[in-house]
Amino acid sequence: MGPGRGRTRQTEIYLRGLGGERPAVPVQLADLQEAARRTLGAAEFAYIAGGAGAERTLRANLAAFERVQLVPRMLSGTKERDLSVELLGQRLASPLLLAPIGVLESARPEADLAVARAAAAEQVPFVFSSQASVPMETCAAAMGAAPRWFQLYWSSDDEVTRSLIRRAEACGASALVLTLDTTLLGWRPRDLDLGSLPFLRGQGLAQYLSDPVFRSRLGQAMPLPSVRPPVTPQLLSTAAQLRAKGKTFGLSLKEMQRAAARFTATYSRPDLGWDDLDRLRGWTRLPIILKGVLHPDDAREAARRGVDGLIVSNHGGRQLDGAVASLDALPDVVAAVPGMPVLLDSGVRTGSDIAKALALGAQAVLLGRPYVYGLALGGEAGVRAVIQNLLAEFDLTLGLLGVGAAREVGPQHLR
Ligand SMILES: Cc1cc2nc3c(=O)[nH]c(=O)nc-3n(C[C@H](O)[C@H](O)[C@H](O)COP(=O)(O)O)c2cc1C
Ligand SMILES: O=C(O)C(=O)c1ccccc1
Repeated sequence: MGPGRGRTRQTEIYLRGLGGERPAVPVQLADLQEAARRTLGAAEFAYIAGGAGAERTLRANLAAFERVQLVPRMLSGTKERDLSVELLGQRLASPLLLAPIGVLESARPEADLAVARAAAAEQVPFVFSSQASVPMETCAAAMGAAPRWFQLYWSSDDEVTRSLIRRAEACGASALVLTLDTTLLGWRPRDLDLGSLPFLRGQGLAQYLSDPVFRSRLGQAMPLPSVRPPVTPQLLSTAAQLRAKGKTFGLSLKEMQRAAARFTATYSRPDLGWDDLDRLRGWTRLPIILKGVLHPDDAREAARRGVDGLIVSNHGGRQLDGAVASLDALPDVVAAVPGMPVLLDSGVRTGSDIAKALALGAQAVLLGRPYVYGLALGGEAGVRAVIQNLLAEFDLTLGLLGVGAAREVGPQHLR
């Protein structure tokens, strides 16, 4: 892809600035996060920004990127950069995807729908979360032919799991991401101290509330908020207003807590094992990607089981506190599964971070919290601005490294 074609260049952003135009969202990461903090309620910000335990892994993810050092090459004679990469037989416009993020209504009522539109406009694949606030069908319909994947939490009810997979296929998802690190929800002190877990208040349930199998098998026992599909942004903002008044879809606190306990017992299966993967293989022809792999032996087992790809991730430091930083875990995982696509998330914040992950063997990266801050600040336009800034910086990084294409970044660019 040549300069300026379908993507924002760093020069364009500078030129806007020289014309006196301020960026739609802060370019500096700390300012982006701080602006989002001021916009959001305390509980919402805590949930999005927070990590597990003492947040050691949350910090380690960032520290790992601080330590890796790039070594640029001079006089490479390259002029144009090709950001595209090949992944699972598909061509991605750049080695960037939007990570699955649950409960996006905690950032803004349009939630997943605004992110879907931004992702489509910027040609960045969006991984729909199982814990989304807008049903996948609504997001898919807003994306045209733009690429989307589906992230699965394996429900304790296999029929619910299979129904979600069928819907993802029907929605045009081109891969299934099975998240392995959240079969139990992490210990989240910020949420605990605020007495607030957004999803326990009935948020982030749109995939389930819109699922016929979930409703018929588990709906009665739950008791479910009385939301009928399609869950529209309007409906969500009504729900937000209700919650602000201390009512949750007309349910009392006790009823809501019972529903929440039931939900946590349902959304995932803590006893998921390797043999379950063989069954999953039989349920879908979509490529299966495991998210949350950090140990090379798990990577090797995944390869033996016919898995198509891995995402090296610690869930953005939200699950096992003390877990190894994703970037530190990456090289051993890559070495363990030659030829298998390995992606990375957790701590990607800048264009040069993308280059570091590629240099250490990742095929692509997923962006987490920064796009949620963009969503909080500016809805669809805010998400687009975050993506544009990141990709413009990545493009510039390639130029300064002296490479003409994203796929050429390798260990030769590391100290
Ligand atoms: C608020 C929030 C909600 C998340 N929800 C999900 C989810 O529903 N499914 C999932 O697989 N990962 C989820 N994640 C993890 C992200 O997919 C990703 O691994 C993580 O955000 C990457 O770290 P980063 O935020 O430091 O970039 C969530 C992360 C955040 C911050
Ligand atoms: O908060 C999270 O990180 C997450 O993945 C999740 C898990 C279950 C319900 C909602 C979000």
